[in-house]
Amino acid sequence: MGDGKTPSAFGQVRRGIPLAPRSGDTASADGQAGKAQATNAQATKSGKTIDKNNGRPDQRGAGKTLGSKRSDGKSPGGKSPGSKPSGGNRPGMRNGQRPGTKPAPANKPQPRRKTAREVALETLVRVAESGAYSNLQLNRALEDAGLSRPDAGLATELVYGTIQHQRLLDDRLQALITKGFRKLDPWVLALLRMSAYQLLMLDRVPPHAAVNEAVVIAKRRGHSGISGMVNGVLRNMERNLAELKEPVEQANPVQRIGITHSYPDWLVKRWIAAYGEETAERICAAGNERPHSSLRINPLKLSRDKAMQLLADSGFEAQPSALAAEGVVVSGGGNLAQSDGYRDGWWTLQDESSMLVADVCAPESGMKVLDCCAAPGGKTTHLAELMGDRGQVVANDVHPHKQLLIDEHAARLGLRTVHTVVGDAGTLSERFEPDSFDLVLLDAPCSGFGVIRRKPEIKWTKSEADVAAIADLQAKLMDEAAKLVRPGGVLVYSTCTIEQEENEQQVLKFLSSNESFKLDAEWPERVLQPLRANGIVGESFGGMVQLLPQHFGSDGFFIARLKRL
Ligand SMILES: C[S@@+](CC[C@H](N)C(=O)[O-])C[C@H]1O[C@@H](n2cnc3c(N)ncnc32)[C@H](O)[C@@H]1O
Repeated sequence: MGDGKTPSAFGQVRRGIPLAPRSGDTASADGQAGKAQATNAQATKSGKTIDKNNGRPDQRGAGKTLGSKRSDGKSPGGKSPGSKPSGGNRPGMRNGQRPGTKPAPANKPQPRRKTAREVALETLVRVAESGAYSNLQLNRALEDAGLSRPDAGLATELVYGTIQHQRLLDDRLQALITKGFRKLDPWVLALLRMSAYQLLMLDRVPPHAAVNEAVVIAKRRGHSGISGMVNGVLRNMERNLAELKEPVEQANPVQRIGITHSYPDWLVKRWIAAYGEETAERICAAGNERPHSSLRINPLKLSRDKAMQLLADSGFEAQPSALAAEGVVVSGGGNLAQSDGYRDGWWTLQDESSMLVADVCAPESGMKVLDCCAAPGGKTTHLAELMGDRGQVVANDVHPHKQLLIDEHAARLGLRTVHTVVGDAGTLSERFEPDSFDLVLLDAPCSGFGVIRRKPEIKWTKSEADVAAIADLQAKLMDEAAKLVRPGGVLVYSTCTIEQEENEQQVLKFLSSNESFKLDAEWPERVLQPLRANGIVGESFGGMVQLLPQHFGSDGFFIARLKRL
């Protein structure tokens, strides 16, 4: 299979765990050291470690206690830096009692705590069945399950990795399941995908742990036929790992890229047409990377240097953003959303590309600014900060329930010039005086393909028709937003997608029917400098930029600045 030259998605050890703290990287091989021992005892006793296809016992598992050897070389129950003790009770607490809870009556059996893999599986099934966003669904599931930090890290890794690599995993599974793959129950399919992800792509999970845990889950959830099938397929995969990990062999570039990096053909085809084969493949690979954590400093409260010092003192690793002047890239240390600095309004969690939008707007103190699609308020608050909280920033969004998010955000940052309003941006000119704003930002609703690293499921839920429909809406909103820009004022249009129909083509179409606007290439030097240095804009810069996820490791974003003549 393959000539060795074709880029392969295999063998990439995922370095970290999105959402969960970095200390979660020390997750035990199976994520549940104590439970895995029980699991193994159960599995070997019931004979389920027998490879049904060959009819021979699994020698690797025999006589060993699964999960007794951790991928980090520590013994189970060993404490990783920054993690809470995984075992042992505090004084006065019963076995299994969680801090802050009443001891259970001695005779009442405690409900079994879910394992990391069970939490991941339930999340995957919910995302597939309800179309819910994986990040929201996972956060909820993690809160409910009360997993340890390492186990929360493993569950997070499994959810994101399985959705990100779904097409490749299906391709490999279908080589082993010749009939009925598409008719599998959603939970069985999700379990097989999640286990295949561990076998094929997670070097730190021993294959026998991945297989045995899957069989235990299948037994708990289904009848013996299902657990037998899961056992058979996964042991077959385990035996043929070397061959199954070989690069995808496909003459057709759309399918080769699509299967290797797990994207639908229609999307790969569009990106090849827009960017060429090589760049399209880089986009696809970058979309499967773990996103950076970054925050935007509130310059009204502290300097970036001071913030980095405070972050370092609290155990975070903080680096200045290469892209955004107020940005800091952060790793380690814990949950930034629960940091004192966040609560006290010193910083806001925001992607670096997203920070560029307000920088391109370059608002001045005292200006009258309109943010047409403002929730949850990331760019609104950035604009107010850049204006020194002097002037007026009107933050409009169509969803009433999101108004509070913007208000809370502004209050947390100590901003008094943000005024929130609710309404359709398609009716702006009915609600505001035409020609009345110095600056109008339209951060438009979009297909979101620039943020695929954070919401991988959109690869599978969005369609080409969705792109066309959202492009139509954007065109209407842009026409409406333009009516409110005063002569000599500025209109900034941005999206977090990389679809040209929603970006460059959208702007060119707008300009062709709005002669009073022209592209404005006079961007602040601090924005242009890193873009130039990295070859993203050149001598002929015309006032629009398309950031791709591989450029700075930040979200894919499009920004255009237009001036009303
Ligand atoms: C890309 S998000 C905006 C993100 C925001 N600018 C920020 O930085 O936090 C697009 C927003 O547009 C809003 N939206 C969608 N359709 C809209 C419409 N017709 N009028 C106004 N807002 C709309 C959505 O509620 C969503 O919050």
